[in-house]
Amino acid sequence: MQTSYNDIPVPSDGQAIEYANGKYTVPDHPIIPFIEGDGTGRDIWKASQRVFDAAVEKAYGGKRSVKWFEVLAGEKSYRKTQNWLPDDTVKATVDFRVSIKGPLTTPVGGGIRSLNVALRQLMDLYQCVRPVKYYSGVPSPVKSPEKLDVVIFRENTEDIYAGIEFREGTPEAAKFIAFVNDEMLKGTKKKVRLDSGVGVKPISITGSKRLVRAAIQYAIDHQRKTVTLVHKGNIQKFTEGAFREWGYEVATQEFRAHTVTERESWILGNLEQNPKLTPEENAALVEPGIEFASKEFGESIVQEVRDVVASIGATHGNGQWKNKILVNDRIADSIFQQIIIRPSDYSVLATTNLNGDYISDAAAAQVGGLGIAPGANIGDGYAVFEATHGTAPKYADKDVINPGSVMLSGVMMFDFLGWSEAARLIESSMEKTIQQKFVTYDFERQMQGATKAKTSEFASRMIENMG
Ligand SMILES: NC(=O)C1=CN([C@@H]2O[C@H](COP(=O)(O)OP(=O)(O)OC[C@H]3O[C@@H](n4cnc5c(N)ncnc54)[C@H](OP(=O)(O)O)[C@@H]3O)[C@@H](O)[C@H]2O)C=CC1
Ligand SMILES: O=C(O)CCC(=O)C(=O)O
Ligand SMILES: [Mg+2]
Repeated sequence: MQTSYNDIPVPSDGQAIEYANGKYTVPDHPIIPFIEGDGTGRDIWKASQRVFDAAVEKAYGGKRSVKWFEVLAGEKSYRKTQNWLPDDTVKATVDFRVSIKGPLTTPVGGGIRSLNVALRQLMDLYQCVRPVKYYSGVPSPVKSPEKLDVVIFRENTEDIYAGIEFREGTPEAAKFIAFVNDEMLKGTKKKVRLDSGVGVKPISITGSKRLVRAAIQYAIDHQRKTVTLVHKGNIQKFTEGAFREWGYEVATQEFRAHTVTERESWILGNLEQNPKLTPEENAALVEPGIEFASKEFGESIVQEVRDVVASIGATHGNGQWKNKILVNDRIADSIFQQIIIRPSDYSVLATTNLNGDYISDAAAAQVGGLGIAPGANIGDGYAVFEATHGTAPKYADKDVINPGSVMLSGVMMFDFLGWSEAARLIESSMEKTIQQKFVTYDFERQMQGATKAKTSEFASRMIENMG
């Protein structure tokens, strides 16, 4: 362990969090690195840190405290070190294991690639975990926002975020396109236009399975009823479709005692309704229109029915499947309308990286917006907590932005550390402040009779509301 990182000395009065055999050991005065973030990150971090310290002090009366340790990334880092993401910053987040960050800017088109994505990949933080639930008093564009309570598990290291892209007009793009057209697509009518930019979308067994494994384990640990695999597998069969297949493999091979797939539930449910149903009749109920399909397809469905009854009839039949976690899947476009129209049907969503990015912002909107959308990037032995939103640059340094998302990311962090008393204090004081209609501009513009609070004022009222 170094004594300083980026020439900033490590706090001498704290200790590092340790990790061994799948367990974290958290000292009473842990050193927690933080990245302030670009744009609105500065205002948000100042407000959040005050609230975190007040909650910890209130909960533990000095017995516990966080020793915050600033590490540099983004614009602040570039100004000081001419480096957007110094090695020391990555080293510190690795050495101290648990950290929290504000948003960092990524230019569209040219310029640097995402520092946020880089950190996730460098530390192999393969789960992006984003809980979306309603806090009472928050204004929402839907009628019953409280019906949505989902935790999004987004794969966080691959997909189009791998950054394997070639700009149109470059020799690399020309070489890539020539290889695809002349070798891979030889003899077909498909061709990539020569004036294309091109990218690669890797989706691996490793990346997909470990993400789905984490999502199902979360559902087991938190008594959640469903895990939905979200994908665009009808169009991208060998990437998104494969994610779905591998997800079901994890559910049925690694968590057999805990899970039932949607199709298995239909087969077992049909049999319970009519115990005399033949496998052929059951197959026709599971796959409507089967009589018009090929003979081989029909036989494969009948075989599926037989296999399900033979393999899990005893353990999951006679209604036992109703007590298992239902693993189903939805196509990505469909899930956007499903969470609005049937929010209570969904509980845990496991998804590829890009779908997860989209659905995170959309789901957040349903319970009040990006001002209240927390998250965590989690790997084996490492965690970096961060909000779903970005730097919202037009509000930078105006002391107006909603700090709720970083504060709730802090709630996730304190729960992760086992400091649940501090976590509950932050959550309840935020809810109380919102119920008092003392809110930042984003909520105020959607509420009747609310007072518009500055970022710093919102934090101060939260601290007062801790009692
Ligand atoms: N993890 C990260 O660090 C992330 C970084 N980014 C980066 O952030 C930069 C800006 O991205 P942009 O597309 O503008 O997306 P942002 O998420 O930064 O902002 C989009 C809009 O969302 C609303 N919003 C965002 N944060 C808050 C908040 N805390 N409180 C209230 N409302 C909020 C604002 O809406 P309104 O104008 O209606 O008030 C804002 O204009 C880009 O460089 C992007 O790459 C983006 C996402 C994640
Ligand atoms: O890294 C970025 O700039 C954007 C990332 C993002 O939108 C996200 O992780 O949700
Ligand atoms: Mg995003």
